[in-house]
Amino acid sequence: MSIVVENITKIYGEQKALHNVSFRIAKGEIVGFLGPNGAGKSTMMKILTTYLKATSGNAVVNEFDTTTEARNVQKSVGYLAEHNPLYLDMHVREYLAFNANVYKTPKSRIEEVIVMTGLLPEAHKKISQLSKGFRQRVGLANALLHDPEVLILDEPTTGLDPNQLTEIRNLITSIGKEKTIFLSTHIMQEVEAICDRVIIINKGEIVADTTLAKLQKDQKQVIEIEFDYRIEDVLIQQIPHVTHVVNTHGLVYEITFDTTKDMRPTVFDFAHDNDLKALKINQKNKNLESLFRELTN
Ligand SMILES: Nc1ncnc2c1ncn2[C@@H]1O[C@H](COP(=O)(O)OP(=O)(O)OP(=O)(O)O)[C@@H](O)[C@H]1O
Repeated sequence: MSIVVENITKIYGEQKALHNVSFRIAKGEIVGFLGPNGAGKSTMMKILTTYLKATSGNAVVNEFDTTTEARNVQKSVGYLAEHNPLYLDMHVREYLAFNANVYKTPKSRIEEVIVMTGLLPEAHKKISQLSKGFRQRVGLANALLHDPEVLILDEPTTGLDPNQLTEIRNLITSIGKEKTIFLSTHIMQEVEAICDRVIIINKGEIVADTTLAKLQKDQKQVIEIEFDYRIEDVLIQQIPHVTHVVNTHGLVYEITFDTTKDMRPTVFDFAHDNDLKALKINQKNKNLESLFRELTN
């Protein structure tokens, strides 16, 4: 097991941030830690990285206890903190060299992580000159410097534009082929795009722990489609297997089907037969969304 958390409780003064939290993450898994603001995600991650001590309970990372073997835990974990604090006045290589020195990492590793995270074209610049997406890459490169077994990423894509978001998600997915990744987010699509499994936390307690494959298998299918002009819901309801139609905004409709067979071709045929054009089509995992709403509302 890469991470074992048993009955962790964390109390800040009067504020209970975590209550009897337990979960296990196997080597090589990419697990999303999903929860609304203030649910306790960062607190849990800080305990796993030894930045914080739990009030009670045990947390073990890469077989090392976070309280009694903190140094070994730190060697096993690469951490990208929320808001990715960086020294903006440093150049990229200078910053990585500074941290490599702290970790006693060989200098050759700096170029390796630069290439691995796609930083090469920007590596000669000052960090302050980089876009947010490239700053995240610097944060990830830094987390990878000492070649840790486990990566803990606290909201790694917050504040990125859609292109940067896709790039960083792809990067995390490719890193995840070799490492265990535990990443927090409050964005469901993030979990769907990157993770094998999701752990949902609300008000300091774990409320769900399930694989994406299981959610997908159980699910009713939802297709979001934008047409080029408005159409009556009743017409859409004539498509086979439709159980529910909502005009969410403008010309965008969310159509729910009671089948897992991919209904996108049928929806395209429907558009064609009704002289409509499909401007955008998107298959959504309704189950994660409804599970999240149900459990965290
Ligand atoms: N140092 C602290 N002192 C007191 N309370 C704290 C401290 N840090 C966090 N909290 C409280 O603990 C709870 C959990 O906070 P935490 O930052 O772990 O949540 P989060 O899920 O990471 O939220 P977000 O998504 O907003 O980052 C919140 O109620 C927060 O206000």
